[in-house]
Amino acid sequence: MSTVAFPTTTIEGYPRIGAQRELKRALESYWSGQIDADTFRSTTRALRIDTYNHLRDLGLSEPYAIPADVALYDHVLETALTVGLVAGGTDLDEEFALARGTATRVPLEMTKWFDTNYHYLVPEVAAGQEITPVPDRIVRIVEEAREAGHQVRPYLVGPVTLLALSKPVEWSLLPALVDAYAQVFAALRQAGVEWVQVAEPIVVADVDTPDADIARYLGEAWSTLLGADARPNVYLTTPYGAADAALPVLGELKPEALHVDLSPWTLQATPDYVEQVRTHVAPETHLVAGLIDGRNVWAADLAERTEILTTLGATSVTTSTSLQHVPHTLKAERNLPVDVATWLAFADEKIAEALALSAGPQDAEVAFAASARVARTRAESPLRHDEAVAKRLGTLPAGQVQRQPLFAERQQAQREALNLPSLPTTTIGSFPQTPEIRQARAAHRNGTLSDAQYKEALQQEIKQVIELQEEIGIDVLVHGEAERNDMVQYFAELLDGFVVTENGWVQSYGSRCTRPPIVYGDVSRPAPMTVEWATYAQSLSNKPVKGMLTGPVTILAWSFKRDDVPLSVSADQIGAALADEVRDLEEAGISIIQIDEPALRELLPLRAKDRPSYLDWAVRSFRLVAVDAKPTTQIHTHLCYSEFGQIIDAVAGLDADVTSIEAARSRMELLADIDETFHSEIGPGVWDIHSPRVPSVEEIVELLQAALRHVPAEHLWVNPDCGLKTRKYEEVEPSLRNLVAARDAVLAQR
Ligand code: MET
Ligand SMILES: [Zn+2]
Repeated sequence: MSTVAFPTTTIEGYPRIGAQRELKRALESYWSGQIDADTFRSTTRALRIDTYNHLRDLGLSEPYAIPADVALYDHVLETALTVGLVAGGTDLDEEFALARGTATRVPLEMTKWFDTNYHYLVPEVAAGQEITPVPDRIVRIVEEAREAGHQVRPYLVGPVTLLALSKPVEWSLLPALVDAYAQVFAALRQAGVEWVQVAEPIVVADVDTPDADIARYLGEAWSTLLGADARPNVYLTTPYGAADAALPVLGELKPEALHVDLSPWTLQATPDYVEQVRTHVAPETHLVAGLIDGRNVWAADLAERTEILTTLGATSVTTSTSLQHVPHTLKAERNLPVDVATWLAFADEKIAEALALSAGPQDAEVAFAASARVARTRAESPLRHDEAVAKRLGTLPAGQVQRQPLFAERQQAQREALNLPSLPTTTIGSFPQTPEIRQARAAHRNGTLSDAQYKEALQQEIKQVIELQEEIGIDVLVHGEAERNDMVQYFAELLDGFVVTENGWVQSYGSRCTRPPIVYGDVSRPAPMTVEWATYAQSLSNKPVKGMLTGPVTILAWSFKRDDVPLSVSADQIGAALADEVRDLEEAGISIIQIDEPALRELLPLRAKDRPSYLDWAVRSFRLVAVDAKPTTQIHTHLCYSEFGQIIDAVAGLDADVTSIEAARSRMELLADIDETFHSEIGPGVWDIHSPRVPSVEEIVELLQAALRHVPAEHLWVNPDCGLKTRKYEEVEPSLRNLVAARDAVLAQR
């Protein structure tokens, strides 16, 4: 092992997508054949080197201060390929085939990374499988950095976390996997690497494997790995929460350096965590204090953070998590309201905060003074409070709310009012966002397209989408959501209490990015948000057109949240605002309203003890939206992006009339969790829209037959997994035709 000290200031990871979304563009150009593999490789190499240079210029200049968390698509897939848990070698196309599928292959499943809005690819494993590491994947990253003058710290997801996140969870693979990590470590050492960063965030979450077993696997894996001579120093990290039960184990293992997440968020959930860390981390282990919040955008209170640093006696400062969850820099924002802007810190500003914290109040006097000023002005600002909102919320009943009449009676009323065929077909809301729509939006934004012209362009689009659905024979239509840049941002722009950024892109998965809005104060709805588009679409058809809303939990989950009130307060406020929209849609003659909650699972606390109270307020905020809806108004909800088995009772508790839910990638697995308590009608997705593959009629028929083994035909809907906005019409048209044909085939067999 080496003697190079751990840097005094570092970060856990930096946004990989590029300040100008260079990675997104490179990936999409490569996938569409506009650039070849060599150009793709040189472009992405240049992005990595530019990022290292940028980070050094920001002040991360010590050796190993810069983490090389540089996966092209996903860091879990990257580690799985490197250690050989997933076979793929160094082949670019194989990597992308695993991530996205091909005409003949289904991609790996994708799901949420801890309680963030980032999605990782789930390694598919099998007992007794081969595990052949490919150390070259990581060694070449280190070497290319070195050639450019940087000693970067390579990054891997740890073996226990990797297996716990794989499918199925196959602990018998652990010894072979640990051996593979040992080989990768040896290769890094051979390449002259002094520090490697290995993340074991599984210790902050309660998973199916009991805590005691996780602790045992950690002990086994890491005593072997740390026992080897030929390895770099190990920096073991525990982002996304408090390690709780695993902390004593990690402490005893004595890695050379240990990271703990000390974000305000984590310390709120586990107030004695600082004390736990003091007790369990051995003096031989270099403690690295994750004091700068890696996943929210509020500027740190440096004085308050310094107290924790001093209490711990730690000498290295880092972020609580990778900065991949926040935008690059505030410098790219010109339109944020000035007050709110001063309260914020994005990735680059957080690096400055970490450096100031390391330097201390004497050496970083100016930064500490500025931080104190921000803390005071924000605390005193009237912008955060809205008396009218407080009053309205005060009139709502406490506890759970219940729509009347109950489902059975509503179902009857809706059957009579809507008169839909058996196994009704529908889509989830969005249709392809074509280059024309994007151009129109851009032109409208920069003023070259007038409001009237923009409206005209959108109406044109809606008309085409309605005509296409009529022609294909879909039963419940959608307007296509052409007016929405994003299902959360669109609402955030129209609600008070939010600000939106111009350039605050954050990677969601692969090349997909979102621009999360920021909730900074009390939320209310100054005017209707969706009524105009829904009524226009409905005027074009005799079939029902669904009104489309994003639910309160999802709006909150995909935004940066307030840290000055409980999440439940913002959720109630958004729920009340959306209830006004439901009333306006009903008044405009819309009979079906969908309230999307794809993120219900995402905010689920990582610790089981915190879950019931979360689910209570989350379900309440959804119910607030629909509580006064007419019995004949059919309320749909939609969930996707993860497995809902664990929270299926809460999904049932939403009390929607129809629930559409992602199911195609996992081949209808979730239906096993559905029992009589799940009373709503249900549309398990039969087309995986994350992949460009067109599903065949036979394949959809098979999925529908599988669904019918769990769901009575009178309750089953036929729909894709999610909206179609990322797909192309070439894929959408044949897929929807196949979907309708499959439904017809299933009906004909009955
Ligand atoms: N209505 C939305 C859409 O169709 C739902 C998306 S869920 C991520 O795009
Ligand atoms: Zn969805």
